[in-house]
Amino acid sequence: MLAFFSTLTQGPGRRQWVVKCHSSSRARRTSTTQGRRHLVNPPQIPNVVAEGTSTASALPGRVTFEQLGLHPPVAASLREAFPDVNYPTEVQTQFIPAILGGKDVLLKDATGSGKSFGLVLALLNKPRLISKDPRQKDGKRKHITSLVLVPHRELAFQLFHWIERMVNTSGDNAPSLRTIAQVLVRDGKMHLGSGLNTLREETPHVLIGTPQAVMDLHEAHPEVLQLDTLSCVAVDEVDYLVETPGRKDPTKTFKKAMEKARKKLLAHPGATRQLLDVIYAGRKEVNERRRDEPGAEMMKRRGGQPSENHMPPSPQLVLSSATLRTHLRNYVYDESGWLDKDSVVKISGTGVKPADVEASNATPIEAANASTIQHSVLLVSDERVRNIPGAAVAPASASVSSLGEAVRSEEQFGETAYELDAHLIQKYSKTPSPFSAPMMETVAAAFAMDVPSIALLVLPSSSPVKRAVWELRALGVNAHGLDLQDASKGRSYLASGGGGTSANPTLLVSTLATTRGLDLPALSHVFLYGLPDGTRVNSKTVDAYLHIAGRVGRFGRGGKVVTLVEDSSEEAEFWSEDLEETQDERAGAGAKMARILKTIGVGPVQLNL
Ligand SMILES: Nc1ncnc2c1ncn2[C@@H]1O[C@H](COP(=O)(O)OP(=O)(O)OP(=O)(O)O)[C@@H](O)[C@H]1O
Repeated sequence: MLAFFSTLTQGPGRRQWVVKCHSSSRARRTSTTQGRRHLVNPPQIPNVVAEGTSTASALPGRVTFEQLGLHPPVAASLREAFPDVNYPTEVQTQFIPAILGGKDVLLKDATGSGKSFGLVLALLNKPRLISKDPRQKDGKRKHITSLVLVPHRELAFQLFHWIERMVNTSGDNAPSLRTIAQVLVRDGKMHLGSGLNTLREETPHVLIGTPQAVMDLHEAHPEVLQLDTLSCVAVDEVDYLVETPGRKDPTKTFKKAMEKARKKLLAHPGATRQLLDVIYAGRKEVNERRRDEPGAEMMKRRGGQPSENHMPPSPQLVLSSATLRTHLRNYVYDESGWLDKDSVVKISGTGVKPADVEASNATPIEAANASTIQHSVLLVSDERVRNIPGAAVAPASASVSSLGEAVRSEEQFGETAYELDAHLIQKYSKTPSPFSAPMMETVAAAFAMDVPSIALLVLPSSSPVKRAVWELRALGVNAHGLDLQDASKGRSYLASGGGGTSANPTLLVSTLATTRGLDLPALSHVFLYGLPDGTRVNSKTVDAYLHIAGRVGRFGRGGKVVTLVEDSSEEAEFWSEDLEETQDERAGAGAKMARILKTIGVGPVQLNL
């Protein structure tokens, strides 16, 4: 197992990191194969003077980031770049030390509890691995310390921009961002784009990528990635990236179907699974041997270990999501072979606490709105739009119009950032729309009447976003496709807390496939076009809804989630039936949405149009 002990001392004159390395079994292993390798300072995250910015001692009894093991320069940069982040959330106090201690971590907590943010902080803080390499100009070769796998490019850029903000706080002394973090995603369907060239020129401390892009690179240029020298692999939104069939339950009648689904998944593993199988091939072998070995469990209980079956040194593995279903946990723990079971820590948080919100600089409005998310379902037909039967009258306090006023709007959200090609417009005007006109009109109307500043429209996974933007603009909506790549302008500005203006509210458009994990603090509304992920209500659908709803109400803020579904002729008939009937093919989408809300324990609230 990886074991680093690093000591931080104050360098003369100015704050700097000095990391003393006492032992590393991984370093010992690599020393025999690839020249002597040693650990050096974590990358030069800026030296920010913390005086006046730190509130670390303001609230007695609260653990500080430094106490969790963050180096003071990193903590200082954090405070400078994110003045609202003063103290770790409860779940961060648990998982940051576990990650810094080199443990394998299975992490689950509510959306918006700071999992991805805390992960980034922990990874920035890890010591960097450098080996001797006479082929390099300075005789040293830096290695990628941590690989972070995320489901889509927008999330990759969101994590990257968080790091960028911290690096930028050091002004002229800023280290090269490329040595600290890089993004590797596919450009269109085919290419790795400029990411590959940048990666060849400079090795980052943290590489954030989508699984397919990383797999492509590993297959084409394994020497650039060097998977065998990683210290940590983190998979964010793991339940989205590692598909597992539901539980095998012999008492269930659909056992055969489950078994078939299982075999299919195992026969066609996604890119994440393939990558983890490559990286953890050694562990898989040992885990398999241990499983087969008679009496292995008893040996373990007695504190011994079968002589042949020592776990080989491998990077630590961190798996995280707001929704980790039992079948995924069982698969990862018992079947995948990726984990070092002797070192794994399971952390299950309980969401953002009022104390967390209090310790951040939430405005009074945000604090008052804490955790109040309103869920509405609109049934849309050619003739009318109505709220789902049984929806409660919205309480007067449920308005989130005040939330928009709390949003900083230092910069206008530019029109020019997302222009549509003339030839696309020509094409759209000649081809039938894949969207229902009444549904789009309802989105436009609800947006106009209820959104103070910024909302997100989530379309089904394979929907053409540009087409939706074009149609919405024709309805007078200031619509833009979500694109977090460009840090300085456009939509990514929203990710850093900037907002549209109440004079010209913005509707961002994304799909189910590009929404997981996104953090857009200024959002007040999410509109969901159609049922989330499929036509049946099951754990996947419910989880998909939870993740979409989780784009608002983050860190104690309020928000509204409005699902639009087509009104079906049978809808009324089904309302009088038991909700269990929603699994019936004839059940309307409204009844299915009611079931999803019931499953997550919330009641629908009317949205007045
Ligand atoms: N300790 C903290 N104090 C105040 N704000 C924080 C803290 N940690 C994270 N945040 C803020 O909370 C928001 C949510 O963070 P993050 O995206 O990491 O949540 P998450 O748990 O990964 O959510 P999801 O499950 O939806 O991906 C971000 O805006 C982040 O800046």
